[in-house]
Amino acid sequence: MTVLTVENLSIDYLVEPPVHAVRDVSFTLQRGEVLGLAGESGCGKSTLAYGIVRLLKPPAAIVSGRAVFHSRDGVDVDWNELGAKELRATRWDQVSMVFQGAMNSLNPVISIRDQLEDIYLTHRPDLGRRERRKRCGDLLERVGVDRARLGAYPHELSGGMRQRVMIAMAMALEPQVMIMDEPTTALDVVVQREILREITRLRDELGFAVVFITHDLPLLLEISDRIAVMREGEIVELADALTLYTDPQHEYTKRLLASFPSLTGDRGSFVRGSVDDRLLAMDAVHIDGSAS
Ligand SMILES: Nc1ncnc2c1ncn2[C@@H]1O[C@H](COP(=O)(O)OP(=O)(O)OP(=O)(O)O)[C@@H](O)[C@H]1O
Repeated sequence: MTVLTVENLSIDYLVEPPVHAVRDVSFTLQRGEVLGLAGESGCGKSTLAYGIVRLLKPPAAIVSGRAVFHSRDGVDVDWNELGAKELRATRWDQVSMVFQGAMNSLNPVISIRDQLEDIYLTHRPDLGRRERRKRCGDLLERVGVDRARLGAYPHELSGGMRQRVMIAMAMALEPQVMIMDEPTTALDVVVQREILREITRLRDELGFAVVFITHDLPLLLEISDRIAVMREGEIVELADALTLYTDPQHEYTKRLLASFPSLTGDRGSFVRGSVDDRLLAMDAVHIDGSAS
């Protein structure tokens, strides 16, 4: 049940000298899976994410390879072959993105309701006004924000709430894949935790797949089904989270794991800090492998 196939994707920045930011990257994403993409700053994670959804701007250029989206009804869509108009029309229906600091891209002079409604007006023009408004409220509640805040303007919401609104927007069209590039990095740890919990809950409820990008490997170990480790533009290791943690194969993965001292304590201390005992317990079971 593959939803996305990335095949031999290479992306350069055509500057002098050229930067080979993504080198021959291949992986598949399964329906409903959380795939973590880890690696240090500058290894090419964001370039890869933008490349997948064809949002790269010059001097970046895809020099080879492709990303193919497999729709539920069995149609394969190679995004490289779509024109700009087709791409705009289908992109957010199939795959949506949440970026670090996305919360700052809300329009400050437009209410949350109008910004959410705008998505439906553009992509679901046949929806009646009442249904549209209902969906906006439902959407907000899904990400843990009271629908009473629909009339608020961005500056009236906290950073965490604004980032939740961005996640709500990314979910509005019920995409099958969400690409999240450091979606919680700008937030404090408690809010970060709450949002991550929300994302995994929504994933369970709605069944979308997630590519979750961060340099924070412990966080990925906590939320991912599989993890790809990226280094200097290449994926050097891809394994399920438990295997990657207990039996890393690549020297770089080993070094990356060793650079997080809290990971080397007793089983269970695997999850940094502790915010939610229930989550800790679940993760301990998960890492133990005793849950299905
Ligand atoms: N506009 C650009 N022109 C030239 N080189 C660029 C440009 N943008 C990024 N790069 C280079 O491409 C490489 C990959 O950058 P990218 O931002 O994708 O990495 P990253 O892993 O997402 O880093 P971070 O976690 O810091 O965002 C880096 O070497 C970076 O310097």
